[in-house]
Amino acid sequence: MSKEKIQVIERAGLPESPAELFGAAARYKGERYFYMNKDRSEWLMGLGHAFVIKEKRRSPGRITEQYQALLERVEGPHSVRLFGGFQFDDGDSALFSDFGHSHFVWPKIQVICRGHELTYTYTDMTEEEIIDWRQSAETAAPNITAIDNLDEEKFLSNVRTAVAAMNNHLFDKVVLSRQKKVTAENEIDSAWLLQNGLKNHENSYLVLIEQNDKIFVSRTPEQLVKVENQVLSTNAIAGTMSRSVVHAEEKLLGDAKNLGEHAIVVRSIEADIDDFTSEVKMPASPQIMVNNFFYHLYTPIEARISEGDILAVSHALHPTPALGGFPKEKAARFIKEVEGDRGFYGAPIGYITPDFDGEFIVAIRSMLIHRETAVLFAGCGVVKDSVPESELFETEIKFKPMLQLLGVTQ
Ligand SMILES: C=C(O[C@@H]1C=C(C(=O)O)C=C[C@H]1O)C(=O)O
Repeated sequence: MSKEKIQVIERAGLPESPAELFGAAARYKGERYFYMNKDRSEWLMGLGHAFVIKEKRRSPGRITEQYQALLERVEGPHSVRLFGGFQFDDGDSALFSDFGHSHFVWPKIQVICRGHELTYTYTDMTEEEIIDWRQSAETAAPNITAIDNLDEEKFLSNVRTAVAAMNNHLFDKVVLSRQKKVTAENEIDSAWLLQNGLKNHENSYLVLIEQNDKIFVSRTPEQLVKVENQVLSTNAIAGTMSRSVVHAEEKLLGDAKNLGEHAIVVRSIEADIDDFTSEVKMPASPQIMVNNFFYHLYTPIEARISEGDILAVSHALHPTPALGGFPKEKAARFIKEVEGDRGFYGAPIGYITPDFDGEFIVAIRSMLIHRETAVLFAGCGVVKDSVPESELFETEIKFKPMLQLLGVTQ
């Protein structure tokens, strides 16, 4: 990387609708991202690529080195974050070939909104470019013509194979997934998706990344980890019941299979953060997290971070047994064998501040869009007493957040 200084200009702005702002940045199409937290108290937008830091493998060490080199070139204090993620595994998923396995962006224009306070940051832009980047843009809803299950039978047979392996004590839990393909008549427009997503108050993050003509979207309720002012927060989310079940909350809180799946995740997270933290606090038993379509078992975890930074901790945690399984390596091997590579599905995606604080989410309830088609991902935890048809039903509901985002009402 060259050693030339980078000029950064920060200005306060007036409150604006993020979907309109995103749409008005049509000239940066293919180079935009959006990230909003669960309670909507903060959102982050990137428009245009000033620098892309991309590696062929998952490598937090290489990202740290290159990010530090970039930060040394910036004059004066600033609030530009590095945004991106690491693919789920080191395999080459064809769907995600436009993205690096470590894939991070430093934007030309960053917009951060906290409460009602908006800050615009421009990197290496002239005053004329700063005044002139907006244009009016049309958005249109996708006209969906087909929804196809790509691998229902394969999923059922993978669950059966996993259950047999667990009955032979090969591992304790594995998370298996399947895909749906949605086809539209017209190109699926990310500005429209954002507009539609913001209309609907889901207790989840909303994340969207464009890269060339691909768009990755996630509406996940699951935080992998956040580090801010020496406080680390994370959570276990595992154990699911459809809201259509009568007395679902009560049943879920008393269901041995779901409680067992959940306990595996909590224990694994505790062990993974142990080297980095002290004063770990969490409730003794799981709570209920409410989403639009389901209830989840949920354990919030907080600790003081005494070693490492956001990149080191997220690397140690990923994949938690909420997305991989337990023991981690055995489950990962099984997933690779029966499913192949996941790309950004279930992957850590988020931001790193110039102080190496940050937040990563677990990119579930997600899809990869290429022009008129979207491939949707959904998975669920499988343990030795799993019933394949029930797991199929659970994944069917987990497609709903993405179907809803695409405007499908069923
Ligand atoms: C794997 C997914 O969800 C994960 C699995 C869950 C479960 O098995 O109960 C619950 C939440 C997530 O941790 C997904 O939505 O694709």
